[in-house]
Amino acid sequence: MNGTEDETGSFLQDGGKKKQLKKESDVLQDFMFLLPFFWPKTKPRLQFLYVGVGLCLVVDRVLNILVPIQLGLITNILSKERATVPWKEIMIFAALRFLDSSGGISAIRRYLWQPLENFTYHEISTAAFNKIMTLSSDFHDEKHSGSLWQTVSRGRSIRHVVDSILFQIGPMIIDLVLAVSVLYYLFDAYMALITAAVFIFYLWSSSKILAKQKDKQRQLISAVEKEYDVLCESTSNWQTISYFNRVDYEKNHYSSAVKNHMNSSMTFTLWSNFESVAQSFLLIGGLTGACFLAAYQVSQGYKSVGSFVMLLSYWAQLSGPLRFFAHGFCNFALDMIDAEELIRLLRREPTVHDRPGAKDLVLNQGEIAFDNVDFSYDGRRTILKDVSFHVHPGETVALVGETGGGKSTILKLISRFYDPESGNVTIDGQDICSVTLDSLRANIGVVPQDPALFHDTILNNIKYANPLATDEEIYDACKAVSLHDKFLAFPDGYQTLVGERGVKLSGGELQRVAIARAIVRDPNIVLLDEATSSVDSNTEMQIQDSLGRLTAGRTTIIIAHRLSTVINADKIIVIDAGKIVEEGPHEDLLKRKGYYYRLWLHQSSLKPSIQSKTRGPRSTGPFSNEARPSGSSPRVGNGIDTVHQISVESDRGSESDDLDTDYEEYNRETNPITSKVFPHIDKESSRVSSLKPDAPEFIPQRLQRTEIPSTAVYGRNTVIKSAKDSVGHEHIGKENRREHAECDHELDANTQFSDAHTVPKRSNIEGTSSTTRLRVATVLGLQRVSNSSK
Ligand SMILES: Nc1ncnc2c1ncn2[C@@H]1O[C@H](COP(=O)(O)OP(=O)(O)OP(=O)(O)O)[C@@H](O)[C@H]1O
Repeated sequence: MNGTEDETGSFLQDGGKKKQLKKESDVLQDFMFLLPFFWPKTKPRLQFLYVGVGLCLVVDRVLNILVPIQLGLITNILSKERATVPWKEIMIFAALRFLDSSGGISAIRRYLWQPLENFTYHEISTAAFNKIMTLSSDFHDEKHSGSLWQTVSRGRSIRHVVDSILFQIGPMIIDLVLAVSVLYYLFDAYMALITAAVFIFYLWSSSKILAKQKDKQRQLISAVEKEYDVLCESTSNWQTISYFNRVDYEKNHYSSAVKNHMNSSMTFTLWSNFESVAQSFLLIGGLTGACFLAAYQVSQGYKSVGSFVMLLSYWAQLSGPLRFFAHGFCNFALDMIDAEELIRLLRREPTVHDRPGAKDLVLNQGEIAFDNVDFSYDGRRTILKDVSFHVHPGETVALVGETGGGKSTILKLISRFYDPESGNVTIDGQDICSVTLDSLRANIGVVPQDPALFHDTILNNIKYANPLATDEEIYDACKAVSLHDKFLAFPDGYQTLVGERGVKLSGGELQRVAIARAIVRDPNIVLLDEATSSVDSNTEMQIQDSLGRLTAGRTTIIIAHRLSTVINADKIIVIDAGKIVEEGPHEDLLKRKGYYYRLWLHQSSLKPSIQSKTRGPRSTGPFSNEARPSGSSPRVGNGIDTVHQISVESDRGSESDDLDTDYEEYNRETNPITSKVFPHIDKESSRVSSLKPDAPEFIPQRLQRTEIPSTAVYGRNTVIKSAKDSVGHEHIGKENRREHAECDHELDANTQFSDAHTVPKRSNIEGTSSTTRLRVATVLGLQRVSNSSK
């Protein structure tokens, strides 16, 4: 190196060398990291097998020398002037050849090796799986399933690493040293030199080609992963693809991924072939040189013909393994590349784990507290800011607020899917970060926003929550969520396979299965994340009792967008952009006229009662004594009663006047354009169910035509004595419009409390009735449905 001329070049070269060295040391480190997967530390029987394999390898090496020597012997005997048939030598040659063949010592070695390979496969597969299972949410949020499966399956090829070292690289090094020595002994130093030179040059060229191949292998791996990702993404999102009519796009997408894979594969194969050509060329060149030398010595009478034959045989014997040797190196390097991702995965540590000295959670009463909790998923965007609140034992607390505000994140922190960046989450005074994850999660039952099931039977899916649950308990849980009869009506009943992630069940059924799971689990703390958002109003009413039973006496946190479903919560916490902006009971929050009040107004604005200028008699919730399913608990939903919204709205009395006025103002502020330009559209379009404010109202025509029972009790202080339905209309919109004009007279303003339990717990509003036509229509519809379902 011309250091003075080319300082930069020197520096770069040195840098390059360092990089190269670092890479090699990385490979070594990786290999050392993987060693425990190969060595059966606690299994002496398997260790003994390693010894057996080692012995086979030694015998193999010896045979590699003996076979050509024996052939040389036979040739020498035959080349004598009065040659006899060398029976004995031939028999020995045949025996040696047999032992040296794939059916001889190799077969014994393979037999001994198989359990060792299985051991490694088992160790690596389970280590990878266990690691994936123990890694935290941050990993699972980021992971690409297709690539991950590929990583694990490719990484398993690491078991061939030892195979390469033990059966290709190691033996061949011994073979080469022996070959040079034997040839030196049988011929001379020149022959030994030629052989050594060929071998060294062969290995050097292989390593050069291999370096190129590594890059190609990485490209190939990434192309295969890409193909897999597209395959997994497209097949698992088939429905979305179909909805958006993007099947052709996906076909092309996949096709180009496959083409890319094939191109990378071609390039890789090209380099492999180039390696083979170069190596064959070298070997044949070396053999030719050795042959000339040997032939010369034989012709000069220095060596016997047998020596020449032995040389040919020896070269033939060596060239095969020599190729394998190069391949062994190549395979080793490529296997290590394959294993790079797996090693990264295995080295990754979960961000949420049991801390040293973590104790089991001791659950006394189930008090949950957040103290100044800050949280960010990625360290860049703060999701929760200084969140502090207390949930007293047995209380039901509702988290409400704008979507994306951080409500579900709070539940994730309680289940310790993530740890807070600062602040503490405690349960019964114990910081959940210092208790064991198992004991924490064993006490928590979650009904997630988007429940997913295993591709298994309904029964097994519910049993998954509690493997000790009896079939009877599962049936009871399903009865509680109004699914039992439905499941029995399925051709395969509870043995019905639910499809991948439960795709064969409807959204509402899925949610109810999730609730059934929670019931079967019987947890001490219940977290409900929009647990009934996909359930229709009627079913929701039916399962409120079950939710009530699930949450009764247990600390419960419930997330809801429909405020009407949580007005009876002990406390409502309003979250906006990661901060708690208000908290307190429903009425208190309404009185404050703050964020919650506006939210309530907004949702109420979606209800026709507020738009109605003509007020009818007051109505309360549709659960009457008659309408309530038998055996239902009077206070439903542990104070969370979907149907109370009707009661509250209707019971608001004079307050609703304020709300109406406020709504008008609010609507003008929030929707200035629609409220000015399309006042009628604005009001019409916001006509939706009072039970599901976020869903358009739908009152089946047949229900509108049906006679309403003369005395139907809908709530504590409302009795609808006679409610003849209006004439059926062609369209729901039309029906809704007409209801304004038709329903008022059908309601009797003389109301009475028939069921104290359906009154909102904190409703302090008494007195005059105020019921709107559409709400009544809804109530009538619900009543009809529940009557008909009885
Ligand atoms: N795994 C994640 N990684 C990064 N950001 C996330 C992750 N999960 C949620 N977020 C972000 O955190 C914010 C709060 O999400 P979160 O699910 O807690 O909101 P939410 O109030 O429950 O919303 P919604 O009512 O729509 O369910 C959102 O802006 C969301 O984009």
